[in-house]
Amino acid sequence: MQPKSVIIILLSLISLTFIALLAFHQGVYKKHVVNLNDPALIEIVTDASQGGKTRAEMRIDKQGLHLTCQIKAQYQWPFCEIQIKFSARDANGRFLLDQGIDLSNYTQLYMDLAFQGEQADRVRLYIRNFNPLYSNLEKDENSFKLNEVEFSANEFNGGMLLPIKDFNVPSWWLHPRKLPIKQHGVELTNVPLISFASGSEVEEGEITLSIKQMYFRYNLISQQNILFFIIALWLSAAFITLFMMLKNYRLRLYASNKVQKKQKQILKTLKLEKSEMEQLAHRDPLTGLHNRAGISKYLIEYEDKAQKKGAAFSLIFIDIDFFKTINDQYGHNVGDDILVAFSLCIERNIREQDKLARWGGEEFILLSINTDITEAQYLAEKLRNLIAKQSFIKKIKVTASLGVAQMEIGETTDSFFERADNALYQAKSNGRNQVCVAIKP
Ligand SMILES: Nc1nc2c(ncn2[C@@H]2O[C@H](COP(=O)(O)OP(=O)(O)OP(=O)(O)O)[C@@H](O)[C@H]2O)c(=O)[nH]1
Repeated sequence: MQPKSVIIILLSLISLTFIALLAFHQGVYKKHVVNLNDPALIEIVTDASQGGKTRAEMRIDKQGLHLTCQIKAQYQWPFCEIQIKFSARDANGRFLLDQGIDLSNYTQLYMDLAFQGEQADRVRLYIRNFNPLYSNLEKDENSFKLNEVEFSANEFNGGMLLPIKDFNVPSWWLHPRKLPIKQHGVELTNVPLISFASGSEVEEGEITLSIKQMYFRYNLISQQNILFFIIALWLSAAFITLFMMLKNYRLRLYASNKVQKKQKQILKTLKLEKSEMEQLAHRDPLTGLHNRAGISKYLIEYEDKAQKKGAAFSLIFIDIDFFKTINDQYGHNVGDDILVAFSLCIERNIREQDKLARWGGEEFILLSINTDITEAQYLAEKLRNLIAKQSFIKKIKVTASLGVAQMEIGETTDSFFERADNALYQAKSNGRNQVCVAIKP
């Protein structure tokens, strides 16, 4: 992995963790804001509907919704109430009170309230819920479940959260309905309206309730999930980093193996080339025999054996007779072919330790270890005979002259070669197609 990518990944991880920690501390909320600005959604209800004399009016301004009530003790339980509708409306704009909104996920209610009046600031808040199990709007237009809470309004001055679990369903609502126990709890699955009402012990006089702001909210991501996210994030990062490192390592290993393999191949090719070069340098290209450089190692080896161990070491100079005539008569190519056939003829008739080399032109030398002068003379004669009997290409017959010498103890190579060469010269001078033995030094 590149250092630049590592820095980018680390910065992203740190940023994500920072955001997650902020969310952990502040929370990530979904809100449902209650619309307090639309008079069409708001309705006032007082005990006048029950024969009382309480009057109320509302006002909407930038500060919010204000309900002012003139409470009159005419009715046994005087009250005034402001309803805020949530439900859908039909084509004529009438509220469909059986089609409210689902607030069951919301856990808190934020309210910013103010209360004015010469009496206790008690207020009741009802969240009404429609459920066909207990609601029948045709029989009773108030057959909603009442989720109720009563509190001091000024406690919420400046804004405060109220947990939804603080609501309860009053027993006077539950009692006549005889609902099964599991339906006794607070229910916000289908809320068509909420309402603020004067407190249960309201007295005669003027009271004003101002609702400045109001919303329901719940935490979209729990703190537990955020912690899980942070741990999972760093664990995944560690896992991915380990995986990438391993992959990188394997790639590098693969690359180095490949380089090593290639190097081995190059080395092998070089070795092959070297041996080919050596071959070229030590072999005569026409006959494939050792050349002067190629035979030198055997010469050193055999000299050593002769001088230090007393082994018999003989040398035979072989020269084709009148080779110029063949070239002149048949052409250089035929001459070449005869040189090849001539060298093959000798090679096939000597022992492994006898080393044949092309000394130059139509001249050859044969190094023969463990061979004294008598044996060498015999060998030379045998070869001369074979050559003379053999027909080469185009039935051409050639003869050869041979000079033989055995290395003496303490003799130099130059002297040894000179003696053999002189013997060859002697053979040529004597009429060719013969073997001459060198004179002892
Ligand atoms: N075809 C061919 N001819 C070669 C090669 N090397 C040397 N020759 C020829 O061999 C001939 C040697 O001639 P000379 O040195 O006069 O010897 P010669 O004709 O064999 O006579 P003597 O050795 O005296 O019997 C020359 O014509 C060279 O050109 C070769 O590789 N191929």
